Amino acid sequence: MANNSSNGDHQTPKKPPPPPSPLRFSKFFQSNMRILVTGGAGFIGSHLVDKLMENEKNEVIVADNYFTGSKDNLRKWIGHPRFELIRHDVTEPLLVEVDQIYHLACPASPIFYKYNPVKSQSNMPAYVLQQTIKTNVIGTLNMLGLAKRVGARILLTSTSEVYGDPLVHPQPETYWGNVNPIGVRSCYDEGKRVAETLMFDYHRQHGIEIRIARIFNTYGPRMNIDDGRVVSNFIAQAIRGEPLTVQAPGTQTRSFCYVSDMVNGLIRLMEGENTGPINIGNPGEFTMIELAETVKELINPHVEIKMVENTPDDPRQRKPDITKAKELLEWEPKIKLRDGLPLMEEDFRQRLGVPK
Ligand SMILES: NC(=O)c1ccc[n+]([C@@H]2O[C@H](COP(=O)([O-])OP(=O)(O)OC[C@H]3O[C@@H](n4cnc5c(N)ncnc54)[C@H](O)[C@@H]3O)[C@@H](O)[C@H]2O)c1
Ligand SMILES: O=c1ccn([C@@H]2O[C@H](COP(=O)(O)OP(=O)(O)O[C@H]3OC[C@@H](O)[C@H](O)[C@H]3O)[C@@H](O)[C@H]2O)c(=O)[nH]1
Repeated sequence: MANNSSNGDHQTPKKPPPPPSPLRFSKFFQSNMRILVTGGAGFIGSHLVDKLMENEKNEVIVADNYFTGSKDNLRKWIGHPRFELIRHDVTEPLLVEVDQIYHLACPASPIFYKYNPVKSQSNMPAYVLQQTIKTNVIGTLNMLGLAKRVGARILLTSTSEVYGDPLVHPQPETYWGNVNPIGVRSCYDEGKRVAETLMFDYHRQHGIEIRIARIFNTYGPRMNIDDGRVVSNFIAQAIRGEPLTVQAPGTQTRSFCYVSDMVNGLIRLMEGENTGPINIGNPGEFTMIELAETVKELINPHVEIKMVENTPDDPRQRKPDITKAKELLEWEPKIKLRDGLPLMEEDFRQRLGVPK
């Protein structure tokens, strides 16, 4: 319930949650759980849809503007009677009747989220006029408005980037972060921080049932091949026989979670009684040089590792403290990096047309 929050007294809501939609009690009501997944055509979203669709009691609606996602990721569900796909930008209001909302819509790769931080003045087609801050702020407001209107529970996929360039290591949820508010990454990390604020304000003021996941770097099949994120870059480079581009100094660390573990964690959080924020990630921590060496060893021992220039404000270290996820969700990741990379390699080889 909304008042069973995990983060202290200040989160106690003023009001009970709004009543569920009257449609649920209409003669047409079916016992199914109707679930909206925003950003469901993307990498994590499409794996989440696969898992939700396994349960025959679930009806899934995906709303996506296809900025970084693709219908191809959902092709096996298109035409299924329990599945609907809507081309929709979450910066516009959405009127649907649902019981749960997984709100993922937001470009996640730094090259995409820095592409159009506010609003492009160019005459590019609408789908590339990406608006990272608007997606995070107005998009989250719209989805909270929807949750309020229909009495749905809403889960936000926040990010480890809310910790910025962290001075506490590993990062527990109680750490408030070290974020540059005026840097090139701010549209994303400050955007997500505001989205978290909105979630808690709606929870306190309107009694909305909220869940916040702070996701740490996640990898797996279906990542965009030219996504720019480190794991997809290294795997594509190794398969193409190109040098692996380690951005200097290469000693910066990340902790990588395989996507099926992530999806299980998100569903646990949605179904459980804790608002979060809860870190969901794999605590196995690697420097970028170690990651490049592992990819080289597993995928192509002949490729070179090349040091290239980094981008501003790159966090120097990141590793989740997942004590809360273990205790409150009884969740922890199962797939080690060395086991997950080959699963991703298979998918990338198929899409690149380069057999082993
Ligand atoms: N993958 C990670 O490592 C990671 C880490 C932390 C947080 N997250 C969060 O998880 C979520 C999913 O990330 P992902 O890796 O699957 O990214 P992704 O880019 O593959 O997916 C994002 C999806 O959202 C859609 N989208 C973007 N803006 C939209 C808008 N305004 N309206 C409707 N749809 C829109 C895109 O088209 C895409 O399908 C994001 O919210 C991201 O911030 C991801
Ligand atoms: O080719 C590359 C790409 C990236 N890198 C390095 O790899 C590290 C990770 O970079 P990524 O772009 O994959 O991802 P980041 O950790 O910077 O950001 C990610 O964090 C969590 C999520 O919210 C997002 O998915 C994304 O913003 C950085 O230190 C970067 O400098 C390389 O060494 N080589």
